[in-house]
Amino acid sequence: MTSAEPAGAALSEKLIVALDFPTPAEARAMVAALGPSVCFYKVGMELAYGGGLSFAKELIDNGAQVFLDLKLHDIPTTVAKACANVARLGARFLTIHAYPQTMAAAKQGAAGSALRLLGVTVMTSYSDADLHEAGYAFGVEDLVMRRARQAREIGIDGLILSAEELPAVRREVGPAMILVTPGIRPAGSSAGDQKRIMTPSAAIKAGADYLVVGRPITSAKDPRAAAEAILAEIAAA
Ligand SMILES: O=C(O)c1cc(=O)[nH]c(=O)n1[C@@H]1O[C@H](COP(=O)(O)O)[C@@H](O)[C@H]1O
Repeated sequence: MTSAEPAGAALSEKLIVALDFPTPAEARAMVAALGPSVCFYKVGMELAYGGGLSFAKELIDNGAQVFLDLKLHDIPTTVAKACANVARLGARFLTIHAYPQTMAAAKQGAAGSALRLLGVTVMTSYSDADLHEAGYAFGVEDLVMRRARQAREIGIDGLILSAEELPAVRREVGPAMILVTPGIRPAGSSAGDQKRIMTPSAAIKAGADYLVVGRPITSAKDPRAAAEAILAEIAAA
């Protein structure tokens, strides 16, 4: 592990809002609408491919925490050099796919920087049947556990997984790894394309260090109220 996160993130930092927008202008408007209660943002592929890397730098310069969700996966040289370049931006987290070659290369590329690497185990939109269809011999639980073990052995900082796998993975990897869960749905909200979902409160109780939430906040009539309700749920849990 390059270094541990402080034990237990500050409560407000446990909520990472996914800025899944096509342009920085729309993402900037959402940040303004959310106000000061949200301090951690995820810039993913949609925004990154529309000018989001400069926008991520703008967020960082304004004092926000930024998670760059680029889900890197390529030959080792390319992954290592991409990670070294991303590390210079000053983001806190970067996702890579949790394949052993990719994780080892990413670790080498990010070495000596403050960037924390998160290995994506099995996407929260996947079920056992989806993995089978994609040619995997493992079901979700077995593949998540296998990748979690490999990430720990390689020394990756943390993992992206669904809240359903949290207790077993935490037992396997120990307390130091950063466990981040998307697929978060407040009670009554629609799952959309997510298949492995959990409420904010249940995910925190299951041991999540950070929750990634997009549409339940960004598509809400009042995004600030939606974010504050999730923060209250986190605090109560
Ligand atoms: O790496 C991620 O952040 C990620 C991994 C995963 O397994 N599932 C997943 O939903 N995500 C991301 O988390 C966010 C979830 O968004 P909502 O479903 O709108 O809450 C999206 O930005 C996804 O790209």
